[in-house]
Amino acid sequence: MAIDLILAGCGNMGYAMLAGWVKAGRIPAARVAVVEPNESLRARAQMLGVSVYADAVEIPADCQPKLVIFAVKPQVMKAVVPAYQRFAEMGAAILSIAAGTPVAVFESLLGSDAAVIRCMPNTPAAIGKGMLVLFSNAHVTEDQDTFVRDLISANGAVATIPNEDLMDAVTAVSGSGPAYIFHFIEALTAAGEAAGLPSDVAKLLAMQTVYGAGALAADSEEEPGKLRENVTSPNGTTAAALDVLMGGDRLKTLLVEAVDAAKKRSIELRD
Ligand SMILES: NC(=O)C1=CN([C@@H]2O[C@H](COP(=O)(O)OP(=O)(O)OC[C@H]3O[C@@H](n4cnc5c(N)ncnc54)[C@H](OP(=O)(O)O)[C@@H]3O)[C@@H](O)[C@H]2O)C=CC1
Ligand SMILES: O=C(O)[C@@H]1CCC=N1
Repeated sequence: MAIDLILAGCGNMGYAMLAGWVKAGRIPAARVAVVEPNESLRARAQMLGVSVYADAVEIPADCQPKLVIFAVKPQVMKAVVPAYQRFAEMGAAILSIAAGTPVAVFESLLGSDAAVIRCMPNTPAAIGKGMLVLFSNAHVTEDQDTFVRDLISANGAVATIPNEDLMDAVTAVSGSGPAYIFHFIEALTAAGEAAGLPSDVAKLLAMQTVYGAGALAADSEEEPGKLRENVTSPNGTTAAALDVLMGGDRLKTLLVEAVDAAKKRSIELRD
């Protein structure tokens, strides 16, 4: 069967997205080729029913994909991309999920008229709860845009940014963001233990509270600030805790610093 999509790199993020598409039936597995040098990751991808290759040179000569997706680390991107030039010349759209690497890098490696899309996903994409943010160059056609959106909407919510420079901030908020929340769960678990709870109970309470609060915030028409007030009885327990977190804008200041550090690192990864 013909191949519509080549995925170069099937590690944490590439696999999370691929599993989402195949499980949601957005693309038949038989129409996907994965290139991944790591043998065990190749075997994991193969379990989904896709064709797998250890190197781009092994891709059959008659392959005419609609889309080539790069899900390799930004540090190796420039070395990986040239092997896929023939697909860009055939008119395949190019999509990169890498932090940092600008559209201009793909244009310089593949041709200035290449149709290039940047997409910043996050790992909840594996269960259809991801955030995926797109930026495309002017060569991406409506059909290519529709194909990509149909595919990645299986991974979660899709948004578009009008200016590529915003991608560093996007990466710092939603791309890296799940790690902040996982750390929050770890920290709340540790705080529960310090308050006397058995560790399995502390972990369950922390996890379910983050899950429930996130779902309520997403579901509710109320602003997060109003939802916070709804929990906070005057002079009650929540107010006592929020005095610690919000006093001197403590948590907010910390997050501004953390997001700024991630954004700066994303800008460094442009080179
Ligand atoms: N993890 C995340 O939450 C997110 C990641 N991203 C972006 O996704 C990209 C991938 O990140 P992540 O999945 O975490 O990284 P991983 O290291 O888990 O996955 C990348 C995979 O690409 C493989 N690879 C290396 N060279 C080639 C090649 N020439 N052809 C095909 N595959 C190759 C690597 O193999 P080997 O290890 O053997 O080199 C590795 O298995 C990065 O650019 C990152 O910025 C974006 C948003 C979120
Ligand atoms: O940590 C990173 O660089 C990648 C990009 C966003 C999430 N993970």
